[in-house]
Amino acid sequence: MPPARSTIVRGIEQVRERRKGMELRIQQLSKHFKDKKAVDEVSFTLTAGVWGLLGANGAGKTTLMRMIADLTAPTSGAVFYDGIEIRKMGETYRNLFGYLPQDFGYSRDFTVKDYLEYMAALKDVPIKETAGRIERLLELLTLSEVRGEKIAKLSGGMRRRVGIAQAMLNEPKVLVMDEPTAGLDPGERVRFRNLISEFSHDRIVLISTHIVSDVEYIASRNAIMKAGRIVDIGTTQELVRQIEGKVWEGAVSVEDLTEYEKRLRVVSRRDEGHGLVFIRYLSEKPELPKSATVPPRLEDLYLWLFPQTVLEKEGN
Ligand SMILES: Nc1ncnc2c1ncn2[C@@H]1O[C@H](COP(=O)(O)OP(=O)(O)OP(=O)(O)O)[C@@H](O)[C@H]1O
Repeated sequence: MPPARSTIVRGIEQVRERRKGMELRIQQLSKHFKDKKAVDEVSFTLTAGVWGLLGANGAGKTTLMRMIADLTAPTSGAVFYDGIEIRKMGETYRNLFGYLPQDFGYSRDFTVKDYLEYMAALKDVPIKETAGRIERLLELLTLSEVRGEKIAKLSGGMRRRVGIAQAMLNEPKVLVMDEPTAGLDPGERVRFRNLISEFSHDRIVLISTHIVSDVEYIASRNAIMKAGRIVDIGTTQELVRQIEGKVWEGAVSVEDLTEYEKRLRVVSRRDEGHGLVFIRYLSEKPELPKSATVPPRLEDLYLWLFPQTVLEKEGN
């Protein structure tokens, strides 16, 4: 027997409800500081999932994120959440939004727990849910043991994790994080990635980072920013296609390494013992005898697009 019409209608409503708000449209967004175009006519649409925002220093990532957070007014253009301009949503947007700035503000006297309680109140988290959410986040971010410590006394990595916790307190539909992994050690990075992967189901998460491998593992899409503009957008596989056949690996002797590093765009090196070092480098053609092309990764593309960059690696 076919399902009753009322069941079908309810099903359609449920699907609509789930999808509602699952789109953040950035439309011709610009921000000028005097004659500096920090963000220059950026347009793209964020949908549910993790998005990586990659770009060299000064590319405009923070300025773009601050406009998405409704903290900086655009010079022109707008951001729409589910079709409504965020600047007109006020409190409603703030309640469904979470933001981790590069430096988050906190009073020096706050303990971790006091601060999170204070932030929960600011974000209108229902009182009866506050304690449970704080406990869960403290545990997920391995902060339980320092809950009574003053934030000012914590290490940089711990402080960053408190920042991540406050951004996630209101279980936001849109979570924007500016360099969330700065200062985290390799183990904390893995935990962060797992946490975000799980959290991003049915939510929009935008992460800017210099550590390309952090987003390579979890981002379903990446937007690459250069001089205020989005120059490329797509899945990692789509993005790296442009450098297929341009990433090589080959062996050099330890004595010649410095010379090759001066001459080639070396992405990474691996000591093989016996006086040999394997180098991974970018080039239109092979530059070493017995070089072979290898499948490109996101960090290869990053170095290709931003040659002046020294890649920051996990654990550095
Ligand atoms: N308040 C401001 N006044 C003047 N110029 C600014 C201001 N904020 C940013 N800029 C300039 O706009 C450009 C983009 O800066 P932004 O901080 O957005 O880049 P970014 O990609 O986040 O860099 P980083 O990775 O170093 O944080 C830079 O040239 C910066 O100097």
